[in-house]
Amino acid sequence: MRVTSEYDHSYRTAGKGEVDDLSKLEFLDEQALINELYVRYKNGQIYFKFCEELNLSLIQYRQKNDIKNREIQEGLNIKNRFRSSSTYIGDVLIAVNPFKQLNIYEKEQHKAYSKVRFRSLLTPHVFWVADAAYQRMLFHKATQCIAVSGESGAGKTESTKLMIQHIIYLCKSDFDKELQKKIVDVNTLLEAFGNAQTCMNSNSSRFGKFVQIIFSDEGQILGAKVYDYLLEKSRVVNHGPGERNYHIFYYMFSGLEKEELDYYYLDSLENFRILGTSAGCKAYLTKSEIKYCKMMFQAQKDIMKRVGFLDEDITLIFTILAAVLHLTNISFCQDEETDGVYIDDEYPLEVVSNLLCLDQEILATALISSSNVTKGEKVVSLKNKDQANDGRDALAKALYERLFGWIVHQINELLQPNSALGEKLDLLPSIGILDMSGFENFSLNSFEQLCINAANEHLQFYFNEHIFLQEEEEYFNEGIPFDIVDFQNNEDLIEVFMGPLGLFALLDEESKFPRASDSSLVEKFYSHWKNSDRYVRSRATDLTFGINHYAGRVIYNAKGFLEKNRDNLSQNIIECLKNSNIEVVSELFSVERTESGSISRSATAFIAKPYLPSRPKSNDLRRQRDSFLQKRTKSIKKRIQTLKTNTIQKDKLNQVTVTCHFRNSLAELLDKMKDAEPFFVRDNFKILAEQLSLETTEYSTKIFKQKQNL
Ligand SMILES: Nc1ncnc2c1ncn2[C@@H]1O[C@H](COP(=O)(O)OP(=O)(O)OP(=O)(O)O)[C@@H](O)[C@H]1O
Repeated sequence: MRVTSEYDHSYRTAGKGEVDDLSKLEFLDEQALINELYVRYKNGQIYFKFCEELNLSLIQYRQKNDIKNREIQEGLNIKNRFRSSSTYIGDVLIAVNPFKQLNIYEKEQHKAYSKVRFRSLLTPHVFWVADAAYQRMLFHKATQCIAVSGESGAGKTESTKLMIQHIIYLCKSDFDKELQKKIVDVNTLLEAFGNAQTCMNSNSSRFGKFVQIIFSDEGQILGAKVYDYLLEKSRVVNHGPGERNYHIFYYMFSGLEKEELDYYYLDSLENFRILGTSAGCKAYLTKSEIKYCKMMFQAQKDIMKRVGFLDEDITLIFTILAAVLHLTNISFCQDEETDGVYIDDEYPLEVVSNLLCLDQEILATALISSSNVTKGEKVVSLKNKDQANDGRDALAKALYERLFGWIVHQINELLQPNSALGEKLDLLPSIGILDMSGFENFSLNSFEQLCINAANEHLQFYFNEHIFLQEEEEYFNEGIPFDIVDFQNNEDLIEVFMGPLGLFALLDEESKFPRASDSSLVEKFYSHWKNSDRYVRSRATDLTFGINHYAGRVIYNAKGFLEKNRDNLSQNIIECLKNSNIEVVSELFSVERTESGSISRSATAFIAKPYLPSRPKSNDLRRQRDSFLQKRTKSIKKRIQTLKTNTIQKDKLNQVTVTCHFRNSLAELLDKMKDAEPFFVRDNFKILAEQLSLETTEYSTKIFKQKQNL
């Protein structure tokens, strides 16, 4: 189904609001559908019947295929039972975000959706998907996977949590109530560290998660494992206007007591670059936000304790978060004498060194210079201001990303099934639920959106493969006559992104050239993909380009692509962190990461228990502030004055890129899903009546775009 922006609202002849069932429309095209909806809205019928609107897709899909008409009726029968915000298309559940609490997730529904034998007797519901996966898992003793997809803000995370709750209900076991509660709780904890406010969703997941619940053959929960993917680490240092950094920072400022704030050298939120107005944030939280964040802070602490984190673990987490805040406050000044930079105000540097137990001089040197070993000789090069800023931000991102990985790792240690099961563990049945960051199209789309949207293309392809291609293959193999279903095959887009000459390969290649620029990258994209219908050359600036995604056209701005991809964490910074006197911090920078860049799944175990040596009190440090200001910088300047500036940083260009980790982690995820029996949940925005009344085509087009993508 397609709606173009050229839709003519004056054309109101096909749908006149005269049919009770949209399938009875004489002409079933977009204009007729919009007219019909418009008339219904005018008649005050639309709000409680918004599911019918979604069923338009269902009808059209089924009309094309004319396979199981009973299922169409199933979808349309909703109004007589629980008022629901979902429907089915074949085996796909379409859930509509109601944006308000509906009482359809109560005990009554948990009970009703247990061991469902005839789906048609009940209203479509996410609980049905959980129940079907659980029943099938018990019956087949095989791994099940529920892929939840949809645009950002469509309700994937909420659907995921509801399904986990229902699966736990279905176990009906007092076997390990504590464990069951922990599995529910860790979602809230991960949201605090991995979710943030964006323009599309105030609680947007900035990472993908695959939660695998592991069962005994009898269906009792034995444990769980969380796989984290593609945390948007760039958000730690930079984010769009009107957006925010990760929730946990705001929770900390609202929830920590005065003396605790002092312990982490924290004062006011506005004083930190990555949270203040300069980062495009509101500089303060409203009273109700403070109240909410305070409550959430306490909730996180309670969950961490319940899940099994030690007090020392919790202190370490806040210590690293505080270090990230102070680190990003370090600024650099151009030094005319050396062509390098010096640190403007050493207070944040001193604080970071104290918090992470680092040698301050070594840290300062690592921040303003980079060192390589060439032919057995150590070559130190001074960084210019941009390089120093990038290096500092790269460290802040690495600290946050590795902390996040460590938290996931700890969660997995605490939720893992009894290790006495040994090798049998891998053979146990499980249900995995995938909740990836949804498709994004902002006013400004950067490298992060390119990665998220490419991942969504893969999920869409996985969906197409199972729903259409495999079904066709089955019909073919069994000799059942069928018409080829016309669906939007996005296989070519997979090639555009991931092929040997795909955008990510080109980006990686360009990242290896020291003289390459974002502009030369876009030229490269163009020269390889100019003949593809999927690639759009934008004339706005030389840094923009467009991709015709399955979900619509997105215009990307390549500014910063190369830098973001190179992930400029120089070797001397890594060495400095490895020498931290806090063993866990040292391990965070020593453990071998997997090919997908993951710390949580690293084969090298974290063995150290957090131990934090005592450190100077915040007031003492502030008192000293004036005396050490500039003092140490001068000594560092002196030391490096004799060194030659060498702007080409070899270690930077040889490093594994973000793209490389991204591709590997996507491959890892798809591999995991490949062997599972899949279910699909498609989340969608709610169709608001007011929005339907818009005379502009914008919102209608958006709704139909979603339906088109169903
Ligand atoms: N079933 C539901 N009932 C009530 N409110 C809901 C429901 N699903 C979603 N919402 C509301 O919509 C908001 C966005 O939902 P959610 O965070 O699940 O979206 P998402 O698809 O996971 O987005 P993203 O891709 O940005 O992470 C929620 O914070 C909540 O306010």
